[in-house]
Amino acid sequence: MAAREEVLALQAEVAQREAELSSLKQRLAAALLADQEPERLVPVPPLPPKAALSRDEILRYSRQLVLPELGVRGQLRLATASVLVVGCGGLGCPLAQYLASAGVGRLGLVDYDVVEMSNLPRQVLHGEALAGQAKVLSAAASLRRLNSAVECVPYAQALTPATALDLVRRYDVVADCSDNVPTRYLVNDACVLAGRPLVSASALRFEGQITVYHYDGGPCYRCVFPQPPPAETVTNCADGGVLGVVTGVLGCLQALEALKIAAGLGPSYSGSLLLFDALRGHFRCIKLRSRRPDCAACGERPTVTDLQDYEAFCGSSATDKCRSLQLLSPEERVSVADYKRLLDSGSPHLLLDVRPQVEVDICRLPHALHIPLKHLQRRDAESLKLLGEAMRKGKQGAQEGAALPIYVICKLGNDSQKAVKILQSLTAARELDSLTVQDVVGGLMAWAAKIDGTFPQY
Ligand SMILES: Nc1ncnc2c1ncn2[C@@H]1O[C@H](COP(=O)(O)OP(=O)(O)OP(=O)(O)O)[C@@H](O)[C@H]1O
Repeated sequence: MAAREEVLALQAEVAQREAELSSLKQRLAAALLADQEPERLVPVPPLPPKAALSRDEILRYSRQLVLPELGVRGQLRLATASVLVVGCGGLGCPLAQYLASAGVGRLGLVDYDVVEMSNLPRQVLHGEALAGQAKVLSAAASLRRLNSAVECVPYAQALTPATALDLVRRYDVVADCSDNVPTRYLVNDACVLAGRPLVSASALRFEGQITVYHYDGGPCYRCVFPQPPPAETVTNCADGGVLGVVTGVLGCLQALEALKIAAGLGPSYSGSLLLFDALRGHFRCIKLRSRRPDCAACGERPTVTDLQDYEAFCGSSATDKCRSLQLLSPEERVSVADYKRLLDSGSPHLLLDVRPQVEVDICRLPHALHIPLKHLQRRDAESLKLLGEAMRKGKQGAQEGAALPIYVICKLGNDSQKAVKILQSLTAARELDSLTVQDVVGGLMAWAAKIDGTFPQY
C-alpha cells in the first residue's frame, strides 16, 4: 500500500476507534448511574464551629477580610458553611471555583457525567487529560489544588428523588447548575422540604439568567413556574449552543449570591430575576411574583410533601443529554445502519438534512439536500419549491408510480422527527406531492459513532 493510502487508512481507523471509545465511555457513565444505590452516599459530619482565623488564613483572605461588610466574622461564617453544587458543568465549574477560592468550608459536588472534549471551553475545572473521567472527581481534584483547606465531597451520581432530600439536608445552601427541567423541579422541591435557599441559574447561546428561590419567605421555583414547559420547547446547550464565557458570568454571579447568603449578607436576587444578554451587553432585572399561597411546594396547603417522579411530571429525561423525543412510531423511523444499507444499495431516495446552516458549515453528508427545520416550520415557499424539485428529480430513477422515499436527518434525531411531522402535514394539505418519509434515528451523531468514524462529532 502506498504510504499516503496507509496514512489515510490509519487515520480513519484511529477516528473510528476514538468514536467507539467515546460511546463506550458514555455507556460506562450510564452503567455507573444504573449501578448506584442511594445508601452509598458518603456520610459527612457537620463542620465544626470556628472561633478564629489562622495566620495563613489571614494572609490568604486578606483582600476580602478588609471589606467591612465581610470582615473576620463573615470569613468565619464562610469557613463553616457548606454549599451543594448540583451539576459540575458550565455553571457549576466557575461557581465551585470561586466558592473554593473564597474559603467556603465544604463543597458537595454532584454530577453523573464524565468529562468530554466539547465541555472544555466552558467547564473550566476540567482539563484535556481528564476526558472520560467523572466530572465530580476532576472538579474535586482541581478545587483541592486551588484551596486544600476546602473540603470537597464528590457524589458521582445523578441527583434523584431517592437521594435529593438526604443530600440537600447536609448542606446550608444549594446551587442548581443543572441543565434540565426535571432536575430543576427536583432541586426546588428538595430545598423547600429541607428549608434550604436555592441559587438557580441557566445559560443558553448568548443569554443567561439568575435568581434565588425560597429565601426568607421569597418565592420558590414552583411559585414562578407551577407547570413545566412542553418538553419539545426546551433546548439545551448541545442543541442550541452556548458561549463559555456566558456560563462563566452566570456561574460567578451564582457564586456571589451563594457567598453572600453563606456570609450572612443576604442575596440580591431573591424575588427578582437578573437577565443577561451577552450580545448586547445588557443586564436587566425583573421583579418576580411573590410567593404563591397556593404553591404546590411552599404554599399554605402544599401537595408536594415528598419527592415525586419528575421525569413523568415534565415529560422529559433528567439524565439523557440528547433528550430523545419520541414523536414518531417505529415504522416512521430508520436506524443509521439501515439507512447505510439503503445508501450502499443505490436505491433512489432523498436525504434531507434539516439542521441550521451554522451546523451544516461544520460538517455534512455530501449527498444530502439541506433545508433547515425553521424553513419547513414557516412553510418557506422557496424551500418547498426546492424540495419539490429535488423530489421530482429523484423520482426519475425510482419505480413508476412509486413515491420517492425521503429520509430526514439532523444532529441527534429530534428535529428530524419534527420535520417528518411537518412534511406529513404538508402532504395531507396537498402542499407537497405524496411522499413516504422517515427520520434517521440518532441523526448524524449516530452516523459518526456507528457508521463513519471520520465524520466529526460536535
Ligand atoms: N439530575 C442531575 N444530577 C446530577 N447532575 C446533573 C443532573 N442533571 C444535570 N446534571 C449535570 O449538570 C451539568 C450541566 O452542565 P452543562 O449543561 O454545562 O454540561 P453538559 O450537559 O456536559 O453539556 P453539553 O450539553 O454540552 O453536553 C452536566 O454536567 C450534567 O451532567
